Amino acid sequence: MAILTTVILCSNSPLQPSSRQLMDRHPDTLTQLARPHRKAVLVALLCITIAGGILFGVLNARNDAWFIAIVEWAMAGYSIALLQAVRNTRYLERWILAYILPFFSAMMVAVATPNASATVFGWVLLIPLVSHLLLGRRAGMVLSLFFIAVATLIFLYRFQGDPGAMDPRSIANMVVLTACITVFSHVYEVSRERSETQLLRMAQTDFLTGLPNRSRIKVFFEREKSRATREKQPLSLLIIDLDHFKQVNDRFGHEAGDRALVFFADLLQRRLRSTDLAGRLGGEEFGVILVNTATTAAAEVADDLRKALKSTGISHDDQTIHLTMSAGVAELGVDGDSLQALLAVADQRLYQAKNEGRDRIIPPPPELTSPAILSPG
Ligand SMILES: Nc1nc2c(ncn2[C@@H]2O[C@H](COP(=O)(O)OP(=O)(O)OP(=O)(O)O)[C@@H](O)[C@H]2O)c(=O)[nH]1
Repeated sequence: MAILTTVILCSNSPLQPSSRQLMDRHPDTLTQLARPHRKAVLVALLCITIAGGILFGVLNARNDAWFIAIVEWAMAGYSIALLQAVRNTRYLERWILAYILPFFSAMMVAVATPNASATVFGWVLLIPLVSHLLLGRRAGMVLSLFFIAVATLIFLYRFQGDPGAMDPRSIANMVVLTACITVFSHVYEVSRERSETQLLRMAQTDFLTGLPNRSRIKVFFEREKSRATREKQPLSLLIIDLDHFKQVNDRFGHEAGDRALVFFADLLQRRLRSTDLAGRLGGEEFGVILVNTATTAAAEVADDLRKALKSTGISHDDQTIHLTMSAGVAELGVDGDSLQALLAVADQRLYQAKNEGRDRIIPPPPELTSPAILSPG
């Protein structure tokens, strides 16, 4: 049972794919999205277990099946306590296991009881459904297969000499029914998870440019900040703003402005490393997180982007749009420890770049880091 619990808890723990994959399918975020729905299912199951435990306990007590009656009343009492615990918990997954493992174990005790009727095995059909709804597709499948295997062994042991119960048609009915419910529960969970992943991706992506938006930048920053702190590596942030963008809209039209924004987004994606992240903060303002990069190198990356943008014209109808950009640079630990602090400092430097004539990059002042003020050229 301990090994099974470990498998279930591990299947909920974060995976280790590349940073871009992490943005697409952040496991913690998916678990959080599933939480309200899992909590509702758990509360419903607890209420059913309380009512069912009391009722079946009374029925079994009337038939002198005191052992099963006591197990059922105990499950009802335990479920009342769990119902209180899950109301405001931050550890829903633990309470789900605290319910599901004793609940399924009690079910195994019930089917193994010598004088219990064969119809009690019908309850085993609940296992794949409840496991998938409460634990998701992977852990749900592991738990389902384990308890279905145990129930099968109990059935074979109890009814090995009973020709009625061992009739191939009865066995085939049970096997097909159990397989159907297991497969349907699994397919339902897989498609639910896919829809949530897609919704999550849409909610974290800028509609026009396809770049990550602020919310995805924040998730990426928190993850990379933990990594940078752990591995003692630098991390820098750029805020880039296109210069005089209003004039682009005014002169060439809003559609051309949109095309220019998409062009710049493509330029960012082409020129940055796959481990870095470029996102759109809003309007004509972009944020870039450069991993394992200190200020001086970050200012050089920004200046390469500045030169690349300046040297490329964007064709629109018969005309060419020329763009320049200004940027402010900030470094984790040097300018602040939170995304909010780094954005504020980088924004001040961007403002300085605009005031000093635009088309330039402003890194932190030399007393904070090595000198690297990069101006037009
Ligand atoms: N086409 C287009 N324009 C946008 C979009 N978002 C913001 N803008 C425009 O970007 C312009 C930003 O103008 P300002 O904030 O005055 O800045 P600016 O003209 O770039 O001047 P500086 O930043 O001071 O160099 C506004 O005209 C906005 O309408 C968008 O999604 N598409």
